[in-house]
Amino acid sequence: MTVIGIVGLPGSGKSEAANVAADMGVPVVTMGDVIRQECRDRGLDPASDHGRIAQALREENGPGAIAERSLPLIEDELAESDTVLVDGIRSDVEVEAFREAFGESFLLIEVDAPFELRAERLDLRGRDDMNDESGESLTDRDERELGFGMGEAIEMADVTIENTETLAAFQRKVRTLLREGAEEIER
Ligand SMILES: Nc1ncnc2c1ncn2[C@@H]1O[C@H](COP(=O)(O)OP(=O)(O)OP(=O)(O)O)[C@@H](O)[C@H]1O
Repeated sequence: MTVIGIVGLPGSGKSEAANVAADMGVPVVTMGDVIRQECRDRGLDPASDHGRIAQALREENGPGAIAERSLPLIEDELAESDTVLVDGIRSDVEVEAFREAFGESFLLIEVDAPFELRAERLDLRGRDDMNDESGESLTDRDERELGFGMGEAIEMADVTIENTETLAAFQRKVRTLLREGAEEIER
């Protein structure tokens, strides 16, 4: 059994890493799904209330609340698959929740790219964070994520993948690591 968590600043390549996993047949649990479900349970619209409900969940049930609520989703996938990838980790408290639940079977991967590359790539996909409706710059987004504890989560990573070359090169690195990481843990 291997549970792989992904951390990294906005635009570093976390979703692309998750896509590689999915293409390899590795199920991906998205922590945002927990928040979207909670919005629906409260009769709210995930599109507009996502941020507020994420915050409410953490305030009401503690900073590890979203990680804890994603545990049953991960367990469900582990019943069918030996390896599961978790996307959406935001803080050290969440990393600790996964380490506690899965022990040595939890592998935390950091995806890293410099600010300028991340800014350029986020513009490329038409999600122009420098000029979007919220007016939030990438600097502000970085600060917001770091405020949740992303910096501490990144420091806890077991492995770092640098995403500074082509997308194909990054995808190759992720594929190799998903294979070798799983083997290393199962040894
Ligand atoms: N090596 C690369 N070369 C070119 N484009 C890339 C590369 N890696 C990622 N991208 C593109 O950069 C954008 C950001 O990547 P991705 O969505 O995976 O980041 P993320 O870490 O999930 O970001 P966020 O935190 O904003 O969700 C995407 O459009 C992705 O296709």
